[in-house]
Amino acid sequence: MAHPSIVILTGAGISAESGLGTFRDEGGLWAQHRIEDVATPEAFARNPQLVVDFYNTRRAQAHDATPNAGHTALARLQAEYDGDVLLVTQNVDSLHEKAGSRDVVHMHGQLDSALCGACSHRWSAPLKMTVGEACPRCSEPTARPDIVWFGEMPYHMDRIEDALSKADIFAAIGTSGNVYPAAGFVQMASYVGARTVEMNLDPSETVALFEETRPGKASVTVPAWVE
Ligand SMILES: CC(C)NC(=O)[C@H](Cc1c[nH]c2ccccc12)NC(=O)[C@H](CCCC/N=C(/NCCC(=O)O)S[C@H]1O[C@H](COP(=O)(O)OP(=O)(O)OC[C@H]2O[C@@H](n3cnc4c(N)ncnc43)[C@H](O)[C@@H]2O)[C@@H](O)[C@H]1O)NC(=O)OCc1ccccc1
Repeated sequence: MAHPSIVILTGAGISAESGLGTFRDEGGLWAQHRIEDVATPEAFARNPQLVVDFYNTRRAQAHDATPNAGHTALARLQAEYDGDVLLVTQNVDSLHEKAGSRDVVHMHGQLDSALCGACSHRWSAPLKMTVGEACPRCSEPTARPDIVWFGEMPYHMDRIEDALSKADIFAAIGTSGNVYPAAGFVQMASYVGARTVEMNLDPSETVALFEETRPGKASVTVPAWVE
């Protein structure tokens, strides 16, 4: 019997125990900053310095952070499981990679990457990006954080939707289910008959759509689930 194919979606909750703030929890990122001021293309056009500073701060925090047992367990699952495992993350940090995961699908971009707004060239971002940084390919002063902002199309949607259409198991870890299209993945997986499990500290907005819930800290629930 072929091994069931697994699709995993992670959110800010899996990086919380590594010291990286989540978005919506007490004192989270969105409590300190208005999405409209730092995470939309309009915000970047209006006040690029504010946006670049916001992501420079997060890049520095992520740079100093280390993965926790939740990240490590998923890396081990990818390494040892004989079936297909697709690890999709909404997180822009590189803690999955630091834990040893390969081929992580960053649907909302990465802090470690810079993007040219003119020619879409990508290069590894310096720890501190500057406004008007020149693109190494077209030399236009149009560098921006390689992050998917609200109103922008997430990355790798074709690959994600293809994997969801073949999934036997869908697991969501540390995400509040507030932001789409990611929050809709559980419906897409259920639609093809996949088993669905949510591992979250608090029930998400979409908890009712999951067959199974394993409440608790990701550093505990994920290793137990991978076992
Ligand atoms: C606010 C919301 C209503 N708005 C949207 O969803 C919008 C608009 C929209 C589109 N479709 C819709 C349908 C209905 C309504 C609205 C929409 N979506 C978009 O704009 C998207 C783009 C959205 C991406 C925006 N960028 C991010 N991030 C990068 C930036 C950055 O990082 O700065 S979103 C950002 O917030 C999202 C939510 O965060 P979570 O990761 O879930 O974190 P949160 O803090 O909310 O929750 C943490 C959870 O962890 C738990 N937890 C805490 N500690 C632990 C712990 N220790 N262990 C376990 N769990 C834990 C907590 O209990 C909690 O549940 C993540 O995706 C994250 O990446 N683009 C788009 O739609 O383009 C067009 C399109 C799309 C498809 C096809 C055609 C056209």
